[in-house]
Parts: sequence; C-alpha cells; structure tokens
Amino acid sequence: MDSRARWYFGLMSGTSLDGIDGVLAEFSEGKCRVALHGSAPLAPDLRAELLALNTSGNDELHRAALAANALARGYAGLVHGLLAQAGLPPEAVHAIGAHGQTVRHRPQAFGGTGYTLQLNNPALLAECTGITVVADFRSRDVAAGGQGAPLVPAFHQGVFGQAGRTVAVLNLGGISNLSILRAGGGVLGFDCGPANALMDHWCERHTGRPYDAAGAWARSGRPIGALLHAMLAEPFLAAPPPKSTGRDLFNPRWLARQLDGTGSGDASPQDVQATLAEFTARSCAQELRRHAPECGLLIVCGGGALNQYLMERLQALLPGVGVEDSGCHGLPPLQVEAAAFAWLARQCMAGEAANLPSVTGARGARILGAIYPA
Ligand SMILES: Nc1ncnc2c1ncn2[C@@H]1O[C@H](COP(=O)(O)OP(=O)(O)OP(=O)(O)O)[C@@H](O)[C@H]1O
Ligand SMILES: CC(=O)N[C@H]1[C@@H]2OC[C@@H](O2)[C@@H](O)[C@@H]1O[C@H](C)C(=O)O
Repeated sequence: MDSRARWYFGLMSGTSLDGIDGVLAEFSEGKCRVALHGSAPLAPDLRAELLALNTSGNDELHRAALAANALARGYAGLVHGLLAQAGLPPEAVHAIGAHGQTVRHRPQAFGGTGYTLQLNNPALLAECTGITVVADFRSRDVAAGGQGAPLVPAFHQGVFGQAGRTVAVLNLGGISNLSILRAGGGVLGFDCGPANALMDHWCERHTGRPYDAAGAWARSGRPIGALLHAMLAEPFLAAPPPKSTGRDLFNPRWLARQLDGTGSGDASPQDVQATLAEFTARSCAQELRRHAPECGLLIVCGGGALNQYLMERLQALLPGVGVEDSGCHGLPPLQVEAAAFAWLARQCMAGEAANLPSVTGARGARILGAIYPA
C-alpha cells in the first residue's frame, strides 16, 4: 500500500455495542476510498461494563475512566492489526478518528446546554499507536446549541448524494438515523428511534444469541397490534427535527413499560421480537414519507442492513422506493460509520467544519474534534 498517500483511520464503536469497526481510508477529489476494513469484538466484561455505564451506578467516574482505557487499548489493537495487514508504518497515517463509546447523550439537558459523553482515552490511543488521534467530535456542536448528532449526514452527502435526485440514507445501528439528501443540495438528518438496540437486548435475553441473524427469529413471530401501537405513540417519533436519541431513552426499562402498559408481558418472545422489528421499520418509513415523499431511493447501511427481514419490511412499507444496501453504492454497510469518522478526522486536521447546522440545529458550522498529536 502506498505509504505516501494520506491515510486516515476511522474507528467506530456504536450504540449497538457489538464491537469496534475500523477502516483505513484515503480521500481525494472529494471521494472516499476504503482500502481496508476490520472489526474487533469487545471483551464480554468490557461490554457489560459499558452497558452498565449507560445507567447510573456506584463509583461511576473511576469505572468509566478504566473502561475508557480498555476501549482505547481495543482501538489500538485494531489499528495495529490493520497496519500490519496493509504493510504500512504508523507514520503513513495522518490521523485516527476515534468515536469513543457513547454512554450518555443529553444534548439539551434541562432545556439549556447539555452534554454528550463518549468514553475514550485519545491520549492513550496516541501513545499506543504513535498516530495523531482526533476525538470528542460531538461536544462542540452541542456547545453551539446543536444535538451533536447525527454527524454522518455530511459524509453521506459526499458519498451517496446524487445531482438532481433526492436520495435518503438510513443507518440501522443500535439507533436508526436518516439523512435526506435533497435534489437541490439541502440536507436534513435526524435520529428516527431504536434500530437494533432493543431487538438485540430481547434476542439475547430469550435466545442467548447477541442478535437475530437475518431477522429469522422476528420473521417467525407476529407483531402484536396493541404493543406496536403503544410503541409508535412514543413522543420522540412525532417530534420535529433536529432530534437525536440513544439508550438514555430506548433501553430495557422503556421496553418493559411498553410491555406492562399493554398487558403484553406474557406474549410469546418471538411475537415481541416481530413487534420490535416492525416498530423499527415503521418508525423509519414514516419519517421518510413525512420529510421526503418525493424520494425514490433509500440506501441502507449499518448492521441492520444485514437483517433481511427488516429490509423486506422496509421495502413493503415503502412501495415505489428502491430500498438498497449501501454496498450497491460503493460502501458496504459495516464500513460506512467508521469511514465517516475517518472523514471527520480529516476535516478536523484540515481545519474544516464538519457539522451541518441544518441537521444538528447548531448556531453555525463548527470544526469538530480535539486533536491529540502523535
Ligand atoms: N447478519 C445480521 N443479521 C441481523 N442483524 C445483524 C447482522 N449483523 C449485524 N446485525 C445487527 O447490526 C448491529 C450492529 O450494527 P452497527 O455496527 O451498524 O451498529 P453501531 O455502529 O454499533 O450502532 P450506531 O450506528 O447506533 O452507533 C448488531 O448489533 C446486530 O443487531
Ligand atoms: C450520541 C450518539 O452516539 N449518537 C449516535 C447513535 O448511533 C446512531 C445515531 O445514534 C446517531 O445519531 C449517532 O451516530 C452516528 C455515527 C452519527 O453521529 O451520525
């Protein structure tokens, strides 16, 4: 691999907590080229601790700092593996964009400037890799009055936007987020609701498997009408953009409230899974219809794109719209977010803004991220 190219790493550990995705990418003439992709699981203890840190607990600050160190070491391991595979020295990489692990997201806590917290130790990552690290991409947007999320719509626009045609990009990670790339160039983006976070939780609890492969278990059940109706009444869904969410809202307690409130506690687990899948598909489809009825192409990325049942439900709910995997448009589903963080690192290093105020609601364009030099 050419060591004179300006390589960037993008590292993403998303809300689904399934592990770390990493890409080695380069950018030229506005295009993103991913040369390598790799992933690494989170050690089960670390995964459990990160999940626990999404809610309050004892001695949180100490535990959070240790979890951040463990995550940074996991990031470093993935970077070393990809460098070896590429045959590149660390000096060939301009920067790493490392997302960190979101454990709280309250951008407008108490109606004022809130906060968003991604556990990470960028200093340790720089130390372990000898590569400059860019981290904490969301805080500046929040400080400027924005949601701090989603940040990927600007990247989606560069990679998937088509002149003269409105295209939408749907990320199905732990949470779902939609980017609407208007024919005229305008961009709207926001979170729709949970994608895999609750389905993974339910699947693990009842089958012991971390996720419902291809949606086969959901397919074996039937959506429960009253439960689906109650879930779709969640006020977040009807709220206008800008909006973002996370496990702060869509967590097992939220699901338990829906089950209790509709007397569905004794329903068969696969019917609940089918309801969750339907909820994900409908909450996304209705947002697309509401904000871009003219859109004829929905490009789907994130691990949920591998959930065949979910993809079929989306297609059924959106007749006349082509629902396609992002791999058909140049970037496989599991690479998109990590590539976006490589691009975010590039923007920061170049001193260029990366947020879209039309998406996050920030007062203006801002350079995102903090740089930890090699
Ligand atoms: N073969 C598959 N079948 C069904 N679902 C899958 C499959 N592979 C991955 N997934 C789902 O995708 C999830 C991971 O997706 P992804 O890595 O895009 O999420 P994330 O980046 O952690 O989340 P977010 O985008 O919210 O930050 C898994 O937790 C699982 O639910
Ligand atoms: C606070 C936070 O981590 N948000 C994530 C999460 O995962 C999906 C959705 O919710 C999106 O808003 C965001 O991630 C992507 C990468 C983003 O910022 O665009």
